[in-house]
Amino acid sequence: MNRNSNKLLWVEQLSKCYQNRQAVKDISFSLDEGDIFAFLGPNGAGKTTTLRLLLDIIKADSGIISWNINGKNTRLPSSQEIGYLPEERGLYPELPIIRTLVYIATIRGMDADAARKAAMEWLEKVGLADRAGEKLQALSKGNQQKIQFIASILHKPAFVILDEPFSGLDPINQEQFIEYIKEINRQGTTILLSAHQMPLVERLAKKVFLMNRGEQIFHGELAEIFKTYGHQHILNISFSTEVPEEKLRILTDMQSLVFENSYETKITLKPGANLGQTLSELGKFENITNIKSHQPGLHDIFLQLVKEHQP
Ligand SMILES: Nc1ncnc2c1ncn2[C@@H]1O[C@H](COP(=O)(O)OP(=O)(O)OP(=O)(O)O)[C@@H](O)[C@H]1O
Repeated sequence: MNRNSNKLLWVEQLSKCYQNRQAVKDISFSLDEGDIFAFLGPNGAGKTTTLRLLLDIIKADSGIISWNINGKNTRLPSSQEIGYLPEERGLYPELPIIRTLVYIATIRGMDADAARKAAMEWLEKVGLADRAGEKLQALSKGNQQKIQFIASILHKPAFVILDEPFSGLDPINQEQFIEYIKEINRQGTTILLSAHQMPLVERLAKKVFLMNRGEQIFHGELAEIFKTYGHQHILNISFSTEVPEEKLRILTDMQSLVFENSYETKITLKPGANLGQTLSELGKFENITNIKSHQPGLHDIFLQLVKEHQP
């Protein structure tokens, strides 16, 4: 891997086995300063394990993790330099919100007055300034998550790890979180996040790392993944009566077919397929009630790649 000066983190051939389960197998990736980098993978893929390895919460069996924060090579960044939103949320439920935020920021090197000011600005931004004196446990789950997010970034770390930042949030709060993440990135924080919500990741990340069963499936620019896998047409077809799968096999350019239910099917065409010819072949089916054609989003590409990498 080319270790040029913009690289903030390099990971080479990282592996971790729990008892007899290989949670992470030989993965390599790197982040540049300023990146928004997303870890994607189904449940159990090894995302959280990888994030914990990076933070030295658990030890790798093998591999290299190397950081270069603010021009300084280090094996592990200090708590001032890094922020972490863990998958299992948990601050101090009994303490007033503002006290918790100020306390956490000061142990990460911030002056108490500056921490209080920055905390109030963030609380204002997320619409919780009037609740600053309340106990954390008095807030809803989504609002508690906002506080935990603020706690992870208040000290303006150079690098932040957000494990599942969107989980448990309603669509409005998810949108707001996208804006918060973009904002801290604009202010200079490099971001590594793990998530399941592909449409959100598509709007946020510049680079993605796809993993499944501990293994690397794709690592690179989001634009590259669309260039490589995003050209195929996907047809969602509805029928008024049941159609046996064999009948649809007459479609010359069909690559794969998934029945969503007895009356609806999703057909992925081969790269470079002739859409007109496929539609004309579909003309033989008199029971079609609707056809929608679209090109794959990250969600579709992800499902396809995971399927291709099944053992
Ligand atoms: N402490 C542990 N002891 C034993 N096995 C573990 C432990 N933590 C994780 N695993 C296993 O390692 C694999 C990877 O888990 P991990 O939590 O890293 O996945 P993930 O991609 O973060 O999943 P999710 O999206 O569900 O959070 C899983 O098979 C999991 O059961």
